[in-house]
Amino acid sequence: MIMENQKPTLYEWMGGLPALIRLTHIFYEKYVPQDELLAPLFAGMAPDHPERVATWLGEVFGGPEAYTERYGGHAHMISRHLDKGLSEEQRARWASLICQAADDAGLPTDHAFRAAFVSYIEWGTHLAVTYSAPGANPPLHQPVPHWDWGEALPEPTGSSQETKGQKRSNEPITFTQHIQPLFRAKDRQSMQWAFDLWSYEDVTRHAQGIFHRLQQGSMPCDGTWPHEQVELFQRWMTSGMAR
Ligand code: HEM
Repeated sequence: MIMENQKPTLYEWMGGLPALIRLTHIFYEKYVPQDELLAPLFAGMAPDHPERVATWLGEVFGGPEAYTERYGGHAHMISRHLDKGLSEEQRARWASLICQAADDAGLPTDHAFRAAFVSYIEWGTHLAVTYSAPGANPPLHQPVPHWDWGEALPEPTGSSQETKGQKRSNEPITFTQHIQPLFRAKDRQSMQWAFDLWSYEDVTRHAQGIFHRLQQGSMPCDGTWPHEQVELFQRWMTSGMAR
C-alpha cells in the first residue's frame, strides 16, 4: 500500500504530459471523427485542441499550472462549452470513448488510478453538459479544479461511491466545487423566481430553507436527492458555507 506521504500525483502516476497527449490524440483523432454523436461537435476544432485538453487534464491531475498560464485557465475552458446545448447522450459517449482511448494510450489500469480518473471524467462531463445549457451562467473566474486519489488510494474504509459534486475526505467542502454543481440548469430555472441556485450569496442566504426542502424531498420537484447529496449539503452548511 502506498503511504500518504509518498503518494505520487495522478499526473505523475499516469506518465505526465506525454501520456495525456497520447490519450487526447487517440481520442480526437481515432474515436471522435468516426462517432456520429461527437464528430459534428469537433468538426471545426483547432489543430492544437488535443494538446490544450491534455494540458487542462494535466493541471487537474496535479501537474504544472500550464493551462492557467498559457490558455486562459478555468474561464476559457468553461467558455468553450457555453451554449453548445450538449446532450446526456453526447456526454456519455465522450466519457466512454475517453476511457477506451485511455486503454489504447497505455494509461495505468490499476483500480485506484482508474477510479480516480473515471470519477473526474464523470464529474467534468456532467459539468460540461450543465454549463452548455442555453442561458446557463456558470462561475467563470475560478481556479482549475484539482483531482487527487480521493478514497481510492489507501484501502477504502467505507463506501467509495462518489456523489455528484464529489467530495474527498480531506478536502474542504466549497460552494463552487461541491454544492453549485449539484443544482441542474432546470432546478435553477424553476427557482429563478425566488433566488438563484447558482449564486453563492443566494444559496447561503436561503440555505436553511433549501436544506429543509431537500430533506423533505419536496425539492427538486422531479425526484428527491440521494441521501449522500443531502448530507453533503448539510456538511457544507455546518462547516461554515465556504465559497
Ligand atoms: C471532463 C470532461 C471535459 C474536459 C476536461 C473538457 C475539456 C475541454 C477543454 C480544455 C476545452 C477548451 C480547449 C481550448 O480551447 O483551450 C474544451 C472545448 C470543447 N469541449 Fe470539452 N471537455 C470535457 C467535456 C466535454 C464534453 C462531454 C463535450 C461534448 C460532448 C465537450 C465538447 C467540447 C467542445 C465542442 C469544445 C470546443 C471545441 C472547439 O474548439 O471547437 N467537452 N473541452
